[in-house]
Formats: sequence, C-alpha cells, structure tokens
Amino acid sequence: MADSVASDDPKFCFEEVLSTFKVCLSEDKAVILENYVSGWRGLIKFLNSLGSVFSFISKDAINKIQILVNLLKEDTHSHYMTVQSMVRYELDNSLVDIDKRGSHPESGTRTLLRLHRALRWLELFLERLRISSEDSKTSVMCADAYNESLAHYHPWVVRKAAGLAFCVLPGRPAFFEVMNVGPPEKVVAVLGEAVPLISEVYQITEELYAKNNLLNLP
Ligand SMILES: CCCCCCCCCCCCC/C=C/[C@@H](O)[C@H](COP(=O)(O)O)NC(=O)CCCCCCCCCCCCCCC
Repeated sequence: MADSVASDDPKFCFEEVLSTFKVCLSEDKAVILENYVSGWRGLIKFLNSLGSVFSFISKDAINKIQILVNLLKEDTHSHYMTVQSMVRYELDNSLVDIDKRGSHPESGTRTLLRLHRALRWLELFLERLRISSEDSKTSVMCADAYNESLAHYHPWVVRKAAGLAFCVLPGRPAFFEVMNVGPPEKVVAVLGEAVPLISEVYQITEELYAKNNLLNLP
C-alpha cells in the first residue's frame, strides 16, 4: 500500500472500485479495513478527475482515509484487520470519544463512521445512476441522494457548498465516460453489480455501529 493517499495517478476505472468492494467482506462477513480503504481511494481518484471544484470534498475524505491508513501501520495494526475488530479494540481500550469530543478525536471508529455515512450517499447515488435515462441529470441524482443521507449530518454551510459543487457535475454521458467502463449498457451492468455489494458492506457496518450505540459519535 502506498504511503500517501493523495496519489494523482489520473487513470480511473470504476471496475477497480467494484473489485475492491468485492473483496471487502471476509468469509464470516467482517469488513476488511484495508480493502474498505482501497475502495475509498479509488472513489477519491474518481472525484479528483472531476476537477478542483470537488477538492474540498476530496480533501476531507483523504484526511479521513489517511487516519485509517496510519492505524493500519501502527504497532497495534493487528487489531485493525476488520472494522469489527477495530471497534471492539477501541471500545475495550477506551479509545473512542463517545458523548463529546475529548482526547480521541481521530479514533478509527469515529473516522470510519464519517465514511460509512458517505457510503450510504454513494449507494443511493449509484442506484439512481443505474436506473436513470439518457437525459437524467447527474446533479439532480447526486443532490437527491445527498439530501436523503449525508446532508442530515452536515451544517448549512457544508450543504450549501456541496449543492453548488453538484451543479457542475458533468452530464450523464460524460459522467459515464469518466467512469471508464465502456458503453452505457456496460456501465449500467457494472452498477448493477456494484450497488448490492456496497449496500451489503453498508448494512453490516450499520448493524455493528447500531448494536454498539455508535451511530452518533461526535
Ligand atoms: C460525484 C460527485 C461527488 C459528490 C460527493 C458527495 C458528497 C458530498 C460531501 C460533502 C462533504 C464536504 C466536506 C466536509 C465534510 C465534513 O464536515 C464531514 C464531517 O467530518 P467531521 O465530523 O470530521 O467534521 N465529512 C464527511 O461527512 C465525510 C465526507 C466524505 C465524502 C466523500 C465523498 C466521496 C465521493 C466519491 C465520489 C465517487 C463517485 C463514484 C461514481 C462512479
């Protein structure tokens, strides 16, 4: 794994993201942190290729991915193999700020929760994209998915900035081009494979966080 998340390798292919999410779950349905992080790296590559309007979003995501990458490199890395083991280890060792921000503002559990919420946006957006018609607007699909999910956790100023950024998203044909998968039918087929995978990873993480009362970490 490369040291820095902010790689500027320009070549993006959505199937790469698909393949990382494919290997995200272990046999016993635990979320493998390294693969989860790789999936996000791929998505950030995509976001970066859409232009600098999105850099305030990718900067925050890169920052969070980097926190997780660092945890995967520390002496305690064996506890960070899966999201399940990470949560267990951090809770057992009081490494998570539960009610208010304190001495662990960058715990893995808290950091992953932010990405997890964004994964729900991704699932909703990709599903809209999958069933969209040729003249559907990506900006509208993106905004609808955002308003239904991630926006609930963002203050007004972030929602406003995100809304403005969505307006400059390329139209569906150009968006599909950037996904670099092939003709539109192929994109739709790949999305049909990706959405259920992403959804399963999301559900498993959601249940884990709900069970441990972690869905509102500060
Ligand atoms: C394709 C268009 C991409 C649009 C992305 C939609 C998500 C909009 C998110 C706006 C986030 C703004 C940045 C600030 C966020 C933080 O305040 C906030 C809270 O963090 P804190 O508790 O540490 O303060 N952070 C977050 O909620 C995490 C946001 C992570 C966003 C990652 C978005 C990655 C998008 C990848 C796009 C890939 C599309 C692929 C399609 C084929």
